[in-house]
Amino acid sequence: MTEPKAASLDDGLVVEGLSAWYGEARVLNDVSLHVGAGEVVTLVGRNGAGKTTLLRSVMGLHKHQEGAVRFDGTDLSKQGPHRRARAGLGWVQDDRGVYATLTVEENLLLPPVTGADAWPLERIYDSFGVLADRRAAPGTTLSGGEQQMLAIARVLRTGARILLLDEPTEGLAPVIVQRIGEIIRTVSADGVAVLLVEQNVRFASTVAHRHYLLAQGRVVEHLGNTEFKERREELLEHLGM
Ligand SMILES: Nc1ncnc2c1ncn2[C@@H]1O[C@H](COP(=O)(O)OP(=O)(O)OP(=O)(O)O)[C@@H](O)[C@H]1O
Repeated sequence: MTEPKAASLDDGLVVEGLSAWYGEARVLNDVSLHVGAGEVVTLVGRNGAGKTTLLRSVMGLHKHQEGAVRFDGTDLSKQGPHRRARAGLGWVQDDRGVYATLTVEENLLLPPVTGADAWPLERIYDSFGVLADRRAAPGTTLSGGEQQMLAIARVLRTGARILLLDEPTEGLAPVIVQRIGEIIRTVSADGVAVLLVEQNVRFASTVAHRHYLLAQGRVVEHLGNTEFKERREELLEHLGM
């Protein structure tokens, strides 16, 4: 995987002291992290560790939160999801959010283009051959892998500068997982950042530059990919995965 060029701390996504609650229950506790332009960074942890809540909080979808979220130097902490999307954050939710009654192309064209680096449809279809073949097919007829491709492609078409991916490989066949890995590497080589929630530790180590381990709503380890790979067995055991 290509190493992104060294970035200043104001480049990309900066999260500082983020906490989040469901009612009285605090599920994120003082989380800080950084994802530079073109970097692929994972959030790894057991079920219930707070990974999805962290992505939702970064996107502004989780209301009950405090702390700071900045992107390319712009403070988004008080902004809602639409403003955050316009600032370059691209949310790919875990249920993929594909509209069943719309065709592939209608799904792709639905969200507004917000960034200068938006992928035109031709580029989407060049990179995602399966979507080109199925452009007129309704969302209901897509396989899980095709839905995941569509969800990622739709966010790239908006011109997002960081993809927030929630378990993109879950339940998918190895050949599709491999394709998603290739897409992540292409996107990253293009300078787009990726923050990836991933339970598949093996896959995570093939695409990511760095990893944050989350346990009970806290960052308990921050590892480069070399150390992550060296400690994979120990981490799998520790994570109960
Ligand atoms: N809607 C909700 N209401 C109350 N508590 C919730 C809600 N959603 C999540 N939680 C709790 O918040 C904590 C963090 O959940 P979250 O889904 O962020 O974890 P996760 O690491 O993404 O796990 P998973 O992989 O199982 O989704 C868990 O203890 C979970 O039970």
